Amino acid sequence: MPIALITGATSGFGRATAYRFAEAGWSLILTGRRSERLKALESELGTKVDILTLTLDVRDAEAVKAAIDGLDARWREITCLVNNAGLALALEPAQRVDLNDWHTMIDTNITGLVNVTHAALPLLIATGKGASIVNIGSVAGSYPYPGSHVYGATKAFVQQFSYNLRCDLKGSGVRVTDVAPGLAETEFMLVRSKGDQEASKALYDGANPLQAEDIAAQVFYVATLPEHININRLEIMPTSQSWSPFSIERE
Ligand SMILES: NC(=O)C1=CN([C@@H]2O[C@H](COP(=O)(O)OP(=O)(O)OC[C@H]3O[C@@H](n4cnc5c(N)ncnc54)[C@H](OP(=O)(O)O)[C@@H]3O)[C@@H](O)[C@H]2O)C=CC1
Ligand SMILES: O=CCS(=O)(=O)O
Repeated sequence: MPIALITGATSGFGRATAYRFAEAGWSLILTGRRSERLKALESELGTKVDILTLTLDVRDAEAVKAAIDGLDARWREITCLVNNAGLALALEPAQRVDLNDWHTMIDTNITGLVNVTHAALPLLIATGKGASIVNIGSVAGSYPYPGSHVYGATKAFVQQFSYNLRCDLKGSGVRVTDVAPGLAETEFMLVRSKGDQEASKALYDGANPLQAEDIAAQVFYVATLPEHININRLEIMPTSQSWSPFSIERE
């Protein structure tokens, strides 16, 4: 069975993606920082498919490299890397944000994604045709909105890094896709608001947002297309979400 390596599998898109791939019988390497959640996933899915869990902070380049380099032969033929671990922090305008929040987003969404990609690339290239990297970007990487500041900028990086990887991987058979969701109901807003359940509820209430399973289905679709097809970018919004007019400050 093919193997998928999914970062941030303990919640939201990553968790739903683990379920989607397991449904199709894939073997799974699941990572996240919360080991108790990884253990729970292992017992939920381990009866159906082979699971390897790695408790890992993607920001720690050495730990990421050691974990991936240390995979034994059974787990090295990775067919799909889903670079999903990430977060937004802060809802305030740029001028009021704690600098640590900006650093955490950059360290996770950019450095973390780059750490995992760098460590896994040799394995994906060895797998060759049919292999894929699915990077979870965001509509925030393409469209500005107040309070998006560094978060949106990290996701713009994800988009451009995905495109640039495609250039270098030409001829390797490894595909790269930037999957860019819009409003989706996960723990995302709970993390962004630093645990404010009310803020999280208020964002999703009545909006009919995307669900984690909607994105998992798209990730699975992208990764299981015939090997000659590469979707460069897939942008997905709930029907309820669209754009606002330009904002003009008048004298
Ligand atoms: N929900 C949304 O509206 C959208 C989300 N996205 C993106 O989707 C991705 C998944 O988010 P979503 O499922 O919504 O949010 P969740 O908060 O539900 O899940 C985030 C996942 O990322 C993991 N994670 C965060 N930081 C780290 C870290 N330093 N090292 C390892 N794992 C980490 C978390 O695991 P743990 O805490 O156990 O480490 C968790 O499993 C993110 O990249 C996010 O930016 C994109 C567009 C829309
Ligand atoms: O990445 C998350 C989607 S949004 O909240 O920025 O629209």
